[in-house]
Amino acid sequence: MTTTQPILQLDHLGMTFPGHPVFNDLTLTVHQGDFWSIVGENGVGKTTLMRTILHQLRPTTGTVRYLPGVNAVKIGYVPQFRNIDPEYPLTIRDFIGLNLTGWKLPWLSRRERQRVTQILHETGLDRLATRPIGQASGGEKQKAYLAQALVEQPNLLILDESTASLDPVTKTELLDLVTTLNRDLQLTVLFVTHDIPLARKYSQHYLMLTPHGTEQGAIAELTDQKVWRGERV
Ligand SMILES: Nc1ncnc2c1ncn2[C@@H]1O[C@H](COP(=O)(O)OP(=O)(O)OP(=O)(O)O)[C@@H](O)[C@H]1O
Repeated sequence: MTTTQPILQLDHLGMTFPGHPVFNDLTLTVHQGDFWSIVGENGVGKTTLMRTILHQLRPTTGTVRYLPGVNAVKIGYVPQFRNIDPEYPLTIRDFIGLNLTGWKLPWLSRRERQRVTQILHETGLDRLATRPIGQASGGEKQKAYLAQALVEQPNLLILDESTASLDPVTKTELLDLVTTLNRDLQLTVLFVTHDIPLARKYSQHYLMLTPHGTEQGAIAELTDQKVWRGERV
């Protein structure tokens, strides 16, 4: 049973793009320290939902509320894999530091530099700190995005299929780190994924989007049969 306070409340949320309903009447309460997996077939609306939660999109109906107040919730967002121009001039260290300076480099305080060093270490990027980010591999870039999201010490982390391009060992390392932060610092996690075994291994709750509605519950209730039905009907 969850005993922590709610930090995110979706009430009767609906989103329709012109002529194209995506989700409807979605009500969800996320408590501090929860680890949710958001699952469902391609194009069902998972990223749209995350963008609505981030206030990048306005819902057609319903509300997104942060409790007890928007200022109390700091969100880290790790997007789906995005390539970076090989000529992009920043090193991995500088790229991670961007989130501390409001994207004005290179003026990091000593404390901020220490924080970047710490997160480089935690995400296993120490050795690559001075490599231009444009020359990093896909998985290394993805780790750098995670490090960038974590450097500000968010209390809500949104992972939008951010582990999809990683090899199994790196995937496990990064999700183990997120799990440690979830357990020790009550980091709340929304993990958008197509990887059901990974969802089962790491999260406590699931939200499944289907073309016909949404379903939520304890992760143990997310049976293969349910996934199959959700993705095929
Ligand atoms: N700005 C937009 N305008 C119109 N339609 C959009 C817009 N953004 C997304 N869509 C459509 O909304 C639907 C949901 O897209 P979304 O990216 O949220 O799906 P998803 O579940 O994240 O998919 P995937 O698993 O493939 O990443 C898709 O049909 C998409 O084409």
